[in-house]
Amino acid sequence: MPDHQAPLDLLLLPTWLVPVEPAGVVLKEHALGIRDGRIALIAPREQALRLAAQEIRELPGCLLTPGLVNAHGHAAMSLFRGLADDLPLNSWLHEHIWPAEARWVDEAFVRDGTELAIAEQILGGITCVADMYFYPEVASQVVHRSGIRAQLSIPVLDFPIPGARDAAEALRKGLHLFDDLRQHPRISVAFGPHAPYSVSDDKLENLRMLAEEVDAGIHMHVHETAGEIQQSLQQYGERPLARLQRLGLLGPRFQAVHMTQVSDADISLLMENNCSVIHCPESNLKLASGFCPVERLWQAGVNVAIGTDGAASNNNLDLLGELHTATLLAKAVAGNASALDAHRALRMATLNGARALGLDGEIGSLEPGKLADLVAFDLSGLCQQPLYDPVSQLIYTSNRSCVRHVWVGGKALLDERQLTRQDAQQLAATARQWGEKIAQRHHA
Ligand SMILES: CSC[C@H]1O[C@@H](n2cnc3c(O)ncnc32)[C@H](O)[C@@H]1O
Ligand SMILES: [Zn+2]
Repeated sequence: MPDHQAPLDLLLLPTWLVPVEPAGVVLKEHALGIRDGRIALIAPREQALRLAAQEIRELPGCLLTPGLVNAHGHAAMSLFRGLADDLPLNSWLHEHIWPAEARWVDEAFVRDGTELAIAEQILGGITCVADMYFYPEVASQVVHRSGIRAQLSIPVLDFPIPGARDAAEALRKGLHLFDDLRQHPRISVAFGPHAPYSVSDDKLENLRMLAEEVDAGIHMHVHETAGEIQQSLQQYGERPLARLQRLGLLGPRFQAVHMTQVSDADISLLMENNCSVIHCPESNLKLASGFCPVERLWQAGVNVAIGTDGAASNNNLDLLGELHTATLLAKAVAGNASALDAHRALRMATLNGARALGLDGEIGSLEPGKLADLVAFDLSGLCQQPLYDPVSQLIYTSNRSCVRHVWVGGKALLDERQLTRQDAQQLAATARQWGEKIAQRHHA
């Protein structure tokens, strides 16, 4: 039993606090208390100051929100940032990225690339990532050390991949990882079939059975381009989402990444099966893949989360920037300036992301009892004045340089803009070394 009379470990005193749930609420001059890694209370400042606390932190001019959830990425691809720009998905993937992965991706690549990506994401206020890449066992060690929260997907494709000779080996190794991490407080393991066009029916059926058995999420690129739909219609006589439904993959643990091609029947399937959609606007724009109709999905009741995708198609892991793009794009796509307002955008990057990963009981909003995954944004800068609504200011005016503090489970990962567990200079130097090595071969 937690001792409710024990002093708080930490009392945070921001100017504004946005709990996300209830929706649209902005609390001014409120405090948030943390005990044993969880939110112990949210109360008016003066009232909270009467309580004993081991540490009190004034956060003047700061907005405190739940930590951001990057619901789709390929962390280690940070080392391929800028390697193949200005290309459509097909040639980007087949002619550049897959050959580069076959040449360069090994355990060291995944370790260094994942570490770099995690540092970038903590600097941007991200406290939880859904990562889908090769050698997830190596990524899990980096995540463990870094203090961030993560869902790691077991990669499955029809052909050999770095770290597994075939899908059977990938699944076998993945299930070991699942067992090893079953009790981990911050890491969960999901299945990551790459895409409908790269994984055959028998493998999807096998994977569905395993996911059901261990109650794991399924994270997959789906309906990324119009070409994907055409190919599926030719090959299977049905749209990819309908095929996944026939194979039994759709359900509340299904995370459909991209969804730029959406028919009314697709929306019904997503709704009936309570699936989540992960919107990746900047990757979709850069690869000219298409536009996810966020407002239509939202109004239909589909849970929409947001992700950056990898740094080779974005080219940053800046979720605040992603939200800015997402709001503007949603308005243009819907032809409606009220589409995806700032408060809903923040919800998309917090509670909806948590729900997609099956974590909404633990993170995604500031509520007593939930884990203390938090971010403090400094909104006191000249470019953010005057300030009428801190959430409007965060989404429409700010960028990631305003991230000042980040906590995961009550532990500080960013303190006064400094990483507490990683050496930024060392990470940059290692990334530069990889870049030099890769560039030499790439341009030879
Ligand atoms: C097994 S998942 C990793 C696999 O996915 C590739 N990838 C990265 N971004 C995308 C994207 O937007 N669409 C399709 N595939 C993508 C990555 O390079 C890895 O090969
Ligand atoms: Zn992706």
